[in-house]
Amino acid sequence: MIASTLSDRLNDKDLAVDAALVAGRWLKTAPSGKTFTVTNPSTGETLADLPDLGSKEADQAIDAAYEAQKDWAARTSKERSAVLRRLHDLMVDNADDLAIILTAEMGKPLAEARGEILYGASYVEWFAEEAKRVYGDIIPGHQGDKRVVVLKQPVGVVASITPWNFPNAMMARKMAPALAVGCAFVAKPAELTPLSALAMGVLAERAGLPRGLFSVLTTTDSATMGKTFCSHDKVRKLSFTGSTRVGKILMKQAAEQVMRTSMELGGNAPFIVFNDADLDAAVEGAMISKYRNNGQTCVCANRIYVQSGVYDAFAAKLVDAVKALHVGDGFEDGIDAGPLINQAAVEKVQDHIADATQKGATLAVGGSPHQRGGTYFEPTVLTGVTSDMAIAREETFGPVAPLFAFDGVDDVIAKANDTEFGLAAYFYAKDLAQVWRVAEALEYGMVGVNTGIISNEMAPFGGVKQSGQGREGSKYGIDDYLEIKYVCLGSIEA
Ligand SMILES: NC(=O)C1=CN([C@@H]2O[C@H](COP(=O)(O)OP(=O)(O)OC[C@H]3O[C@@H](n4cnc5c(N)ncnc54)[C@H](OP(=O)(O)O)[C@@H]3O)[C@@H](O)[C@H]2O)C=CC1
Ligand SMILES: O=C(O)CCCC(=O)O
Repeated sequence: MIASTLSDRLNDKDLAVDAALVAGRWLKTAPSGKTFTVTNPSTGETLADLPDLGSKEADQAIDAAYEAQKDWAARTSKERSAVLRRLHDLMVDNADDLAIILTAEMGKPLAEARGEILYGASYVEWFAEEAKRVYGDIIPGHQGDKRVVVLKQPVGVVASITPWNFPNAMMARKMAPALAVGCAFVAKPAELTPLSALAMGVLAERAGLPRGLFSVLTTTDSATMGKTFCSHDKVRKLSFTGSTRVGKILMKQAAEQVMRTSMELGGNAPFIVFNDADLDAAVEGAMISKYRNNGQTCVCANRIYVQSGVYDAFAAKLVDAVKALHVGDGFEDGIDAGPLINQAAVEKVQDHIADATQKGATLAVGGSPHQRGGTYFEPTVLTGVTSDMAIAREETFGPVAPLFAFDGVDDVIAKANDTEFGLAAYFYAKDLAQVWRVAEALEYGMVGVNTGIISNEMAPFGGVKQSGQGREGSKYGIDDYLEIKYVCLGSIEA
C-alpha cells in the first residue's frame, strides 16, 4: 500500500505503485515473499513496501525483453518515435505528480524535483526526435563489383542501474535512446528511490510501449542484480550511473561476456574563479553548481579555486549567498535544500569538514547538522582549504564549498587536473585567450565557462579518466545504443 502521506498529495493516485514491473506484469509480491520499505528522508515516514526481487525475476524480465525487442526493432523509427513522444507528453502532463513522488522518496525541494522531471522528459523528447535520424553510410567500394554499406542496428536488451540522486532523469536519459533505436530496457533503480522509476513504468504503458519491453526491478540486492545482468547472455549492454567503485565492479563483471557498457561515474569538479571574473556571476554559478540537489550531484563543484586577487571578495559574497539558503522539508514553500539522503552521507560530510578544519581550514559558515535534526545539514563554506585535505581528493556529495587560493594559471590547471576523476569542470574568466587555453587544458569531459550549470539534453554528458565512458544526450548519446554492421555487397556488375 502507498502511504496516504504520499497518495493524498497526488492528483493521479495510480502513478504511485507498490509493485514491480516484471515482464509486462505488475508484481506486488516477490516469489520469496521478501519486501523492503521505501521511506521519506525528510520525515522518516514509510512511503511503501515493495517486493524485494532476485535473479529469477531478473531472468524473467530479460527473457521477456528479448522477445519484445524483436518486434519493437522491426517497427519503423517513426512509430517508435511516436510512442516516445507520447511518453514525453505524459511526463510533462503529470510533472506535478511525478515531482511529488520524487520529493517524497528522495527529499529534494519540490520545485527542483519538478525541474528534474522536465529535464528527464527533455531527453525523452530529444531521443524521440533522434530516433528518425539514425543514418547509416554508403562507402565507395574497394572493388568495382562491391558496395560497402554501413547499417546501424539496436544493441538489443539493455540493462540499467541508476542512483538515488536523480531517480527520474538518470533512468530517463538511458531508456530514451535505448527505446528510440529499438532496444528493450530492463531497469534497476536504487533501493532508496524506486517509486519514480515505477511511475515511469505506468506512463510507459499508457504511452503504448509493448508489454515486456520495459521492466523495473525493485530489490535490495543490487550486487546480485548486477551479476545477473552481466552474466545473462541475452543482455547486450549495461548502462550504469553511480560511484566509480561500483562502476569498476560492473565493468569487470561485464568483461566476462565482453558486454558493452556506458559508465557515468563519480566526479571531483574544480570550479575556478580568475581575477578578471565577474564575481557576482561567479557566486551565482558556484551556488548552482555546488548547492544544486544539496551537493549530491556528480557534476557538483567539489573544489573551488579562487585567484588571490579576488579570494576575500568572492568568499564574502559566497558566504552571504549561502546564509540565505533555506533548509527544510522539500514540500514546504521556499526551501532550497532538503535533507541528505541518509546518515552515511551526513557522516561523509562531517568527516570531510573535520579533516579540513583539523588541518587548518576555517569554517566561514555552517559546518554542523542542521537544527531540524534527521539528516538535514547546514550549507557550509570552508576557507583556507589546501590540497592535503581529504576534501581535495574525494567527492563530498554534500553541501560543503571548500575554497582554495591560487596564484598562477599553470598552477591552478595542474591542481584542477590532479585527480583520477574527469567529469565536469567550471571556470569564470573574461580574457578570451585565457578562456580557450584553460578550457582546452582541463582534463574533463565537460567544461562550463562562465556558467555553473551545463546539463541539458542537447549536450554530450559524460566523463573521462575514472569518471566513466560513453555520452548521454545529444547526437552522440544515441551511438551508445547502436551497433555498426558493415555489409559488403558483392556481384554488382562493374
Ligand atoms: N556519478 C554519479 O552520478 C553518482 C555518484 N555517486 C557517488 O557514490 C557515492 C555512493 O553513492 P551510492 O548511491 O551508494 O552509489 P552506488 O554506486 O553505490 O549506487 C548506484 C547504483 O548502483 C547500485 N549498486 C550498488 N552496489 C552495486 C553492485 N555491487 N552491483 C550492482 N549495482 C550496485 C545501487 O543500488 P542500491 O542503491 O539499491 O544498492 C544504485 O542503484 C556517493 O556518495 C557519490 O560520491 C553516487 C550516486 C551517483
Ligand atoms: O549526479 C548525477 O548522477 C548526474 C548529474 C545530473 C545532471 O546534471 O545531469
